[in-house]
Amino acid sequence: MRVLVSDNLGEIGIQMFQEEEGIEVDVKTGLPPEELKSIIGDYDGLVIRSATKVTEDLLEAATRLKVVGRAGIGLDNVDIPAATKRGIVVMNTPGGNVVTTAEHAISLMLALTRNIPRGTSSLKAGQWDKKKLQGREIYNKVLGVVGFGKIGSIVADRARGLRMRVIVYDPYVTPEQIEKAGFESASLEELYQKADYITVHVPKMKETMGLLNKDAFAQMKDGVMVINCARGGIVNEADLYDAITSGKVARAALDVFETEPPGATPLIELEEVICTPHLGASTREAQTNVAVAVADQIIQYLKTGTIINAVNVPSVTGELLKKLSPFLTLGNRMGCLQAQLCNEPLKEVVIEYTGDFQELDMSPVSTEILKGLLTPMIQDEVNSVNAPVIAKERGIKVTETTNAGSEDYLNLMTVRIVTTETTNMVSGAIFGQYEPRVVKINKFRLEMIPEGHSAIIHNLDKPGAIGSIGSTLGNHDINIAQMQVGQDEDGEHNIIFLRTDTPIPDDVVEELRNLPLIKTVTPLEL
Ligand SMILES: NC(=O)c1ccc[n+]([C@@H]2O[C@H](COP(=O)([O-])OP(=O)(O)OC[C@H]3O[C@@H](n4cnc5c(N)ncnc54)[C@H](O)[C@@H]3O)[C@@H](O)[C@H]2O)c1
Ligand SMILES: O=C(O)CC[C@@H](O)C(=O)O
Repeated sequence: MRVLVSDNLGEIGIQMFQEEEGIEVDVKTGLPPEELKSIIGDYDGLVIRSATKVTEDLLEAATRLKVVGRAGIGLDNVDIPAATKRGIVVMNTPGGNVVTTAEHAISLMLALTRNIPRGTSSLKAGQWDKKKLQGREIYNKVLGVVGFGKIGSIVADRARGLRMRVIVYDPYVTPEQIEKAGFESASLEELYQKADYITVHVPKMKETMGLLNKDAFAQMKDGVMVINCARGGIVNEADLYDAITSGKVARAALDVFETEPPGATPLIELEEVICTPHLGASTREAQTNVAVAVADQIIQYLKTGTIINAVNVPSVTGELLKKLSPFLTLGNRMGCLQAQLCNEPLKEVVIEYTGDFQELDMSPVSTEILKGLLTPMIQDEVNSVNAPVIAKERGIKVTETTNAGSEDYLNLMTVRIVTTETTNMVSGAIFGQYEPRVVKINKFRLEMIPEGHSAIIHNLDKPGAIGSIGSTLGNHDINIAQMQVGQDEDGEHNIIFLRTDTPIPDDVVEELRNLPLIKTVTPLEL
């Protein structure tokens, strides 16, 4: 087995590969994409950090590749669907660098407050700018932490030690959990209004890109300081530039950028901005942790097939995987559907298998359901190994029952979720041998293929409703691939499920919502 290390990896990880019988390792860092493409076909394993871009083009040439291991967390440099399509396992090493990154956020906050970078450069330039560089205390100041996951919760804890008042916003963590950890839970608006410092620790995804933008800055306190140690783009750079030059935001500290490396941008040139070249995870300790973890995971996978911390495959034996495969797909889609239908903190998940399931261990399917449910909140982090652990850590109660005999289906899976606001139920079944279908959403029966760009619409059961939806989509050149109508028992309301060839843009969703007979429109990506 041959492993290529294409980015800088802690020496200990390289030694682990070298010492492993049956594994050969090559270290070739900083290769241009074409050169990497010309040699990738010789390797079974690839170890990366953030520099190597594992694109579809590269993967096409990776004919022997079985596993990509990221020494770190973020996988935004890996085309995961393309790897999955080729049966390549993608793994990361969550946890190894979280303390280090939290410490970097705290360091940046202190450096920003006490003008340390400016003090250093002015002194080195022969100046003694004591008055100009006066700072302030962080004692008793309010730190707003956006994202209370692994890093955000450590930042909050360290800031408490510095005697700051910490307020937290995380829509996927219940206020009780935040309060139990000893912090004040806040809405995003409250956090903007109260915080003297705002630090973001959310994953990079559609919902968090540009989270701190013009509108957000307008709601903040005058003189707020902003820290981004998460991912470039979560703080909109153009809007941040305007907010600093207008005096709204006093200063900002950035470790990550919309484009990396960013070059000399007007934002970076502002004296109110301090920055580091994506150094959040760069300590000896973190690099040792992630190097050991990635080497161990890749060796185990290549030598025994054991899968740890994979983000694109469940951890089951080959034989069981074959039997469960259609249910795994259905479970993942049902979880993903539930997460998009109820976008609130989860309290409970009840999974019921009814029918021909008695002989099977359905726990991998339950894990896939949880993975589908948690992925919209946590992204790269959730995998088939850690989804139940994450659910437990978040105080989500999960129960699984198996019952014989279903009236209407040979096999029926039902997922009921309880959030802080509501209860929602989705049932699904496998048609034929492999075809996943969602057959019930709460009281509405349907037969929906849970895949691709879709929408669920609730409407009044009156003439013209369906026509108005069709014309609106048609006017915007959006083709309907599948449409299903389910009626409730009193016959007054319908649920319409739509699958479209292209995503329905936000403005068209809004137009649909404004149609006279339409009650709600929920766009979905399944
Ligand atoms: N600078 C670096 O070198 C470095 C190193 C490691 C991680 N990171 C980045 O740090 C970030 C946090 O990592 P982590 O390990 O703590 O992740 P995590 O998954 O443990 O936590 C993310 C948290 O964000 C919350 N969240 C999701 N959407 C949200 C939203 N719209 N508003 C508020 N909260 C939301 C989730 O509920 C979760 O609790 C990620 O972007 C990661 O890529 C950067
Ligand atoms: O590898 C690095 O230095 C950055 C890692 C960090 O951004 C991560 O996502 O783990």
